[in-house]
Amino acid sequence: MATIIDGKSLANELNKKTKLEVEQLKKKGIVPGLVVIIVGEDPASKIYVRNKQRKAEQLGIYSVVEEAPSTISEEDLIGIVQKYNQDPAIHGILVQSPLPKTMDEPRVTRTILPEKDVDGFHPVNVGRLFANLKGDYPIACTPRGIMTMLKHYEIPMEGKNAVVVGRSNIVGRPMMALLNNANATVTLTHRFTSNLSQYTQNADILVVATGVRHLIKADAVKPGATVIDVGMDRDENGKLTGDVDFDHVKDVAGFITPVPGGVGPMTIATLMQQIVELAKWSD
Ligand SMILES: Nc1nc(=O)c2c([nH]1)NC[C@@H]1CN(c3ccc(C(=O)N[C@@H](CCC(=O)O)C(=O)O)cc3)C=[N+]21
Ligand SMILES: [Mg+2]
Repeated sequence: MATIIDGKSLANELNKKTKLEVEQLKKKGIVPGLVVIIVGEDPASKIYVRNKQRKAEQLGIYSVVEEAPSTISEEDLIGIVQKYNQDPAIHGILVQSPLPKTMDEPRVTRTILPEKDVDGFHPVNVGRLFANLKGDYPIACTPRGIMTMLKHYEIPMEGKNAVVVGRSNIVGRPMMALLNNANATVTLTHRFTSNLSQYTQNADILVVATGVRHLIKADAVKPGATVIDVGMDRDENGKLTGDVDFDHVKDVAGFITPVPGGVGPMTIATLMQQIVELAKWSD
């Protein structure tokens, strides 16, 4: 039976550190500030945004939510981003994804100043990550949170086979870069990969971010592997579940993240960590 990676408790630990960092910054007259911009009325997105705002406030971070109607033009949305680019009280700008399909989301992302890009999605920050640059820049929160979990549980990465399933810009691709920078041998698989299990069965570290419920079954996992489930899927009863068949994979894996209580809380905690870092770096 695998060790369950407790994302929730690790997130609580990280949040405590962040809260202390906020107190230190406040002594220097800096209040870290976050704006979350949400377009439209998607109820799930609204819940996430409210959760982020609540967490920010708990940690003493100044937080603004900017709600725009789904009818807003791309130009007007870019105008909102530019307003916060200029606002010295705001250190991090997050535009909640997904945007309405009519919008050019990469263009909106490019409008955010790289030094206020709390998601790490701006091509300048993506480029820094892929070039393995040292120094201070934001990194996509979900993959960075996963690295924090791997390090906390002392999962070896150097020379290990890491397989990432899913090649999104928000999870799979930055995850590939981070694992590669940590000296793992990384394979990035995706929907066109033929015979996926031949890759996953060789993974010492398996990160799954596809949005396909229970895509990964026990027979696709190497005994003792570390399995990280980024999925947030709904079962037939509307209950949150992952891309990994947890109940069976836990008997094969060495370490495994649950859903909920795994990657999700670490993503939010990493977001908070990164707002404080952006505020510090702006000083
Ligand atoms: N610009 C942008 N940045 C994001 O970081 C971003 C985004 N857009 N759009 C949506 C996704 C989704 N996301 C989640 C983070 C934490 C949980 C989370 O805390 N999940 C809990 C459970 C939540 C529940 O019960 O529904 C858990 O896994 O335990 C969920 C989802 C951030 N996102
Ligand atoms: Mg989770």
